[in-house]
Amino acid sequence: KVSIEEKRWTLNDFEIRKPLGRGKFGHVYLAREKKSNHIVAIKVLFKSQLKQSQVEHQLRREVEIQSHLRHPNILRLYGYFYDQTRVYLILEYANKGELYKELQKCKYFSERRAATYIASLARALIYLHGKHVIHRDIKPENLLLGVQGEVKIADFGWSVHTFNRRRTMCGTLDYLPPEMVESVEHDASVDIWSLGVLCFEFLYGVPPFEAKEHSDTYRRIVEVDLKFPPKPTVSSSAKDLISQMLVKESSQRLPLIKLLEHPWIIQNADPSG
Ligand SMILES: COc1ccc(C(=O)Nc2ccccc2)cc1NC(=O)CCSCc1cnc2[nH]ccc2c1
Repeated sequence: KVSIEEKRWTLNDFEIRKPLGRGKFGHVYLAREKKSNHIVAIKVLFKSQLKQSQVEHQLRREVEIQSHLRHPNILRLYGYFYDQTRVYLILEYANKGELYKELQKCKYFSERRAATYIASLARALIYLHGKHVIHRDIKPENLLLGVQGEVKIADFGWSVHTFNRRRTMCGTLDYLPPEMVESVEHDASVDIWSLGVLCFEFLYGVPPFEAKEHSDTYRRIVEVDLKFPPKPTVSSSAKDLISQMLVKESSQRLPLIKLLEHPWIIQNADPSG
């Protein structure tokens, strides 16, 4: 029995069901693999666009890396195929949808829900760092929810952003750590910073350094102008964790393995993720 990873796929192995994310992910469709009835997401990339953005090699490299990644909190890339004009990525389908929509609906998450997501993402990042993969864009827009409501890092490849430059330009700065805003070299600790920003946004419903103008956000980030709004539902233990992650000196940020032992995570995160 050939698994979904090895087979040489063609489009007529799949029944296209409906568009997903309304063009948010480019052209992504819900599809069913006809023989196994396996539900997947198929992302369609135009070769012309890949050529014009010079990302063909980046895509090949990324597909190579991602086809070996196996983690419950990382969206699977099962494989790819292509025809004359397009490349098709066969991706895992996360059937509880987009986390940012959930956050918009609830305004903010309970400490238990936030801690469960943060712990799962920390484990996924530890796994990725172990494979020398960093800077996963872990803002809410790039997180999906699996069948048990588990969070999945779903948007790989900064190249997806360079794909439509406009989005990179007006994309939010909110998640960038000081060293990236000041564009000095960065290492895996950028992900600790972004996870701290995410934890704040899960609990307060807004990112910590939000401001009207990009220049103000920029300044608030580099000065680490971290202020916790008065909110009784957020414990001092949560604020302690966030304060240990949003540290300007990247080497001083709380290591992800230490995050998993922090009292707020121990007391609030659901161990099953
Ligand atoms: C592992 O994931 C990815 C791997 C690679 C790429 C990619 O495009 N790489 C690239 C492109 C061009 C040049 C170089 C590299 C994108 C993704 N991921 C997404 O695009 C978001 C989920 S799309 C699927 C999906 C699933 N489950 C859902 N549930 C609701 C909506 C939804 C949407």
